[in-house]
Amino acid sequence: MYFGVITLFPEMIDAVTKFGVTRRACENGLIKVDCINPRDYTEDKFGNVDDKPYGGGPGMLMQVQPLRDALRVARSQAPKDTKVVCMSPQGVQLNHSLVTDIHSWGSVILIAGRYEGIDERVLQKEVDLEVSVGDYVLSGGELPAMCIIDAVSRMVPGVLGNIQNAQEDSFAQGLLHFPQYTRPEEIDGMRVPEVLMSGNHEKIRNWRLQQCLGRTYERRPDLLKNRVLTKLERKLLDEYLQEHDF
Ligand SMILES: NC(=O)c1ccc(N[C@@H]2CC[C@@H](O)C2)nc1
Repeated sequence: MYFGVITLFPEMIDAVTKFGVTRRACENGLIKVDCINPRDYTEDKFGNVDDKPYGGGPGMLMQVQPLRDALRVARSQAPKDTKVVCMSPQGVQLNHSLVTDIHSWGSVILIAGRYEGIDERVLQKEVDLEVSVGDYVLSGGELPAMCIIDAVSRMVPGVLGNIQNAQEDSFAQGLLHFPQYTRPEEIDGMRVPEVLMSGNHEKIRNWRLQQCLGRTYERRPDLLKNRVLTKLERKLLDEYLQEHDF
């Protein structure tokens, strides 16, 4: 998977290329992350990439020319016809389905803006999709871009210990994840649920599915709205709701 990142702060992207499973994925050649800095493509001798907004208003905007030329370089380094995504609060909400789509593209160029935003003509002419990681404003698009790099990289075969992790990821099943425990069996008066130490894999699988369903019902009922429950799932959820006095 190829990621091109247009950013004024390429060092920030070290957070995904120099740590954890994504670092190993870079070292193994499973993913490639290129940073292109618009400041390297400014035409004025002061290296300005921003200017005041027409029509007035607070702050500065990123100008077209440095972004356009940085994108040109990014496209030349990326596979042919790589799509361009701009990180923005005005974008479609990132979710498991969109992460899966971006993974299926095989490559993506991510624009991480700064200041108050970027000139609309860049969006008009260069951007295929605006994507938001949530309804809040950040100082730059780098953190949202790294969310995409991390989430998409986890779908690349070989990046995670075993592919099952990615499939088991909560949203892969459309449900929230079950609670997880590790040693010791008891600490501070809190015990691990007995079923998890029973060695009965069928019971453990059912308990985990029940927890996924119950927690999703309690915390994210919207995720259950369009889900047709199997007979077993319906039974497990009803049991959970009774046990939890719903
Ligand atoms: N919710 C989000 O995904 C998001 C994305 C970008 C962002 N801020 C950048 C800085 C200037 C403009 O390019 C947009 N804030 C929030």
